[in-house]
Amino acid sequence: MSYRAVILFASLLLGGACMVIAHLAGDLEERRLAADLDQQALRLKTAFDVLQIELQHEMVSIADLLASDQDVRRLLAEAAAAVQAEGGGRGGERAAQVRETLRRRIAPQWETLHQEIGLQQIHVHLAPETTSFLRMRAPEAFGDALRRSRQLIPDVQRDGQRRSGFEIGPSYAGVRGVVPVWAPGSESGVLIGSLEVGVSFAGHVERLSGQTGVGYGVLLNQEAVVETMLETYHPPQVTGGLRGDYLLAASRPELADWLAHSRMPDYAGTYRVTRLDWQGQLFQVIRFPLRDYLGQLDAARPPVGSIIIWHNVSEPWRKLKHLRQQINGFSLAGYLVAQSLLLGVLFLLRREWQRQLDAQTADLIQLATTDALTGLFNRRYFLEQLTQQLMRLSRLHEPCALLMVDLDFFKRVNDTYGHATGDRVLQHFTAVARGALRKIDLIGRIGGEEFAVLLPGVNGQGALDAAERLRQAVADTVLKTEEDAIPITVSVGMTLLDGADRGPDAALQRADAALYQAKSAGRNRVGIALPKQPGRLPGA
Ligand SMILES: Nc1nc2c(ncn2[C@@H]2O[C@H](COP(=O)(O)OP(=O)(O)OP(=O)(O)O)[C@@H](O)[C@H]2O)c(=O)[nH]1
Repeated sequence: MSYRAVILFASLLLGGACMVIAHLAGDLEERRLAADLDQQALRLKTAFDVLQIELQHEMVSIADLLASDQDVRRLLAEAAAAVQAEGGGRGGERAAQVRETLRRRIAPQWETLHQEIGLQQIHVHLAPETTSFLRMRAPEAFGDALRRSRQLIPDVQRDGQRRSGFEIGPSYAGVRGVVPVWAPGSESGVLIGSLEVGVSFAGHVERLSGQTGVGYGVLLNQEAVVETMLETYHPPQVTGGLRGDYLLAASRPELADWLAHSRMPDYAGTYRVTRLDWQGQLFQVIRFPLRDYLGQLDAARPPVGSIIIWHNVSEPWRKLKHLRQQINGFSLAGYLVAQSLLLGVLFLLRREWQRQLDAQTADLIQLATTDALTGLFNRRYFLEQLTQQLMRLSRLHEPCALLMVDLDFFKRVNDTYGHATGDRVLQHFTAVARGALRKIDLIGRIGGEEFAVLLPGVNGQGALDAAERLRQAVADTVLKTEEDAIPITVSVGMTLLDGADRGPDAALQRADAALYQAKSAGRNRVGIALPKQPGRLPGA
């Protein structure tokens, strides 16, 4: 894989990792907020449930207070007797007189409770037929049997136990408390009727809304309303269709707007928490079923309506959005820092790899071009250089001399002192030759004890001088070993490169011939073999 591909891959990996981390962190925050809001939703629902229980208790207490009044009990006993004497049902004249007396007797309490706590009704019924005897809210409506529509009343009249719950009645839907009314002097003995007080949710959801700062509303199902309530008393219908809703109470105006604009989230009759975008604000909407008295006794009965609680959650969601942006910003900054570090590390690694590669290449070149014993160029490399020099000569006419150098009687050295000393002699010669020649001169070991030297830019006498200088330098030194001081001499064959030379062999042969001359002439001397061309004489 190329370096660029590695960087691209690593960057993509890093970028991907940063994006995933940012996404996960944002999701985690969102889940946290959603969990907080769910908890809050449950607390708000509980507050409503507690309100309903409190109202139920309150209604039973008020009903108890009224039903324990001796006048009320006496009048109801009279009413029961009158109605019975006058044929039951609505009763007659006597019953009407008792009704009026009873109404006047209860009127002060009714006025006060109606105004102070929003009491909707005080309702007195006769046993055992559950006949309505007096409705304080509508004194003109009486005589109807309540057994069918109002289950609380027959239940209380059946066993004399106090009961409470939400019920939809002909004239209002509310939380009611029903208590038995016993005949005077027959405590828990003869039950003559029952007394009910009830209150609507309206004022109470407003009170609760004021305490908690959230909106509360109560919706009634169309079926439940149409089946039980007199049309005059229907609450406003806010949605159409067969299963339309009637708005019984709402502490804030938004609910009616949402219903009117069909913006309410889907609701399948169970506890549900949803969010609703409305006029640039985000609301959390909690909705759960409203069960009436019978529904509380029997969970299989359909709810009669639903409770809606809502509150504005724009601020926490705005904060979450802001937090997500911050997380993305941090993640981008982290990515850039990590990317820079990665690039830096990769750059350093690459530099180190390159350095090692260069060193290995240099080692390989060294191995391929030099002789291990002397460190001089080997035969192959020297011949390459000689070939190039010939080309340069033919192109640029740059002169060049070639020396062939051979150690004299080297076999004798080997034979006398051993091969290792022979090796040292070869190294010794190398050092002396390097000292005697110029830096640009190229020395190669082309055979066992045979060396060649290229002298670029040198012609005629210069070459001869260099050869002589080399020969003399070798002759002037001895190799000191533990056993002896070994004198060394060399014979040198000198030639000049010639533009007419086809390859290195011709020059080498001339140099060899010159060397042979030197050997033949007694060694430790320089032989010369010039190209056979005019103007190529030594010193020319
Ligand atoms: N120690 C050592 N000896 C080598 C090496 N390469 C070649 N030789 C020896 O060099 C000697 C060359 O001997 P000859 O060719 O007879 O030449 P000479 O003895 O120098 O005689 P002349 O060249 O005629 O003066 C042989 O004994 C080789 O074994 C080497 O790398 N190390």
